[in-house]
Amino acid sequence: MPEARVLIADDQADVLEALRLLLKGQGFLLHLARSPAEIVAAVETHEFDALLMDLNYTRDTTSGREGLDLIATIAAVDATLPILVMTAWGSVDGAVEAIRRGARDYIQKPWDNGRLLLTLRTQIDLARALRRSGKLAEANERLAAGGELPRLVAGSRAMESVLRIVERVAPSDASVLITGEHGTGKEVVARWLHAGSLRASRPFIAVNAGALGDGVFESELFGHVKGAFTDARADRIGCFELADGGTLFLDEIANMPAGQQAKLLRVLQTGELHRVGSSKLRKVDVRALAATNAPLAQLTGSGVFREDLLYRLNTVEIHLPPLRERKDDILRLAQHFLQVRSPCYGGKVVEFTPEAEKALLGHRWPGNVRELEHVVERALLLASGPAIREEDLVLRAGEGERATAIDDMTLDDAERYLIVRALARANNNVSEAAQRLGLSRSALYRRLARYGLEP
Ligand SMILES: Nc1ncnc2c1ncn2[C@@H]1O[C@H](COP(=O)(O)OP(=O)(O)OP(=O)(O)O)[C@@H](O)[C@H]1O
Repeated sequence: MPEARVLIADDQADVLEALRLLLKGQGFLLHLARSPAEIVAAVETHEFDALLMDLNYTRDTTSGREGLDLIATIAAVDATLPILVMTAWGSVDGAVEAIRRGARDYIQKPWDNGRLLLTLRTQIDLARALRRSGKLAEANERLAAGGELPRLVAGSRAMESVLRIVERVAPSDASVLITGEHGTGKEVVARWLHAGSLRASRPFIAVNAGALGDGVFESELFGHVKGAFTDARADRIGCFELADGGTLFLDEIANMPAGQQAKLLRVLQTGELHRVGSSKLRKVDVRALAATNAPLAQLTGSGVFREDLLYRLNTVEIHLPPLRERKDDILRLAQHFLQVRSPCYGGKVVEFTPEAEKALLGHRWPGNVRELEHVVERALLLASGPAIREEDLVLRAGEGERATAIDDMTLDDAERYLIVRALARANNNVSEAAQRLGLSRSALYRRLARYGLEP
């Protein structure tokens, strides 16, 4: 492998020197930059295999804003240059934002030498391969421009590992099974996997594979030719062909009946399909991503889901934790939805009251991020001042939502939920709530303590 040219940038001389010493003996040709202007000048005049840069350049601030803005400038000069950002330990927000804007990975300071070298080498190898195939430019343009890529707000520890896996596996062609409860962001992650892949400039096609009746399954996925059946008045291209060269996202796969599973497996194995009513064999090149909110391992055990199909789909598995297990993200997400949606309601609502924030943090979120999104939207509609109040959130779910909520709950969740409800209906009178629940007062107190609740 030819020597890799690496541009390292930091305005702190000691950091730069430490990096220089570390990388010097490792087969890298180094070029140093001490300011944003020097970075841009270097990128404009030299070709590098990677840029390792600090995010903060104004001594007094730690927002990383200047570094963040720099990413777009660099991408405009050389969209194929892999950018690795260095962030202060714990400021994952900045790293997430940097990645959203097109950085390929991040390193936290103080860094671990081995890990830094590994990350750097991986990105250099990857970028070389990608540059050869000439596709990174397109992928990066999409990432930098944001395109249709939805925001992925993720600052909690629980999501940190998710982001890492997404970054690692996105550029590969591995099939990925994304698991998690409804509304946890499985489709968002699928879109990020696609956007970070060599296929980014090609289509991303999503299909709810678990909701197709036998009558339409084949036609939807594989297409049909005119006259194949009564309603087939014209040729139709199926999802597989639409996604050719790109990514096919198969949602809700656990709901597919056995016959459909067999047909899907065959096409995934061979990369070949027939449109319904045609004998012509067509080849497709599709990366499959699949999602489910059901425990597939159990379903294969009971024979409901084919093990060989699961094996095809889950080369890598990404599990999205429910929102209640990433409480750190609740306010971030709420703020994000507020910012995005407030302009549609006149833009006057800009924040949450402290009580509203407390209520958001205390809610169980059985509908996860989607539920939070809906709650914020509804609150925007109800809010009368510049801040969303607790009562605008209407967190006591309506009948329909309550039914699905119960369906998604564990026994503990349900018990906690019923206790909270009983207390609310009894105006926080413990004796009355206990009576409603068929418990003694002391039994109710024990449960309150167990769930960390206060009457
Ligand atoms: N981390 C996130 N940051 C910002 N928005 C998010 C995030 N996760 C989910 N969302 C938003 O929440 C909504 C639900 O997400 P998505 O459709 O990806 O969930 P899902 O797990 O695929 O749901 P289902 O299982 O019901 O299909 C979408 O509007 C999505 O944009």
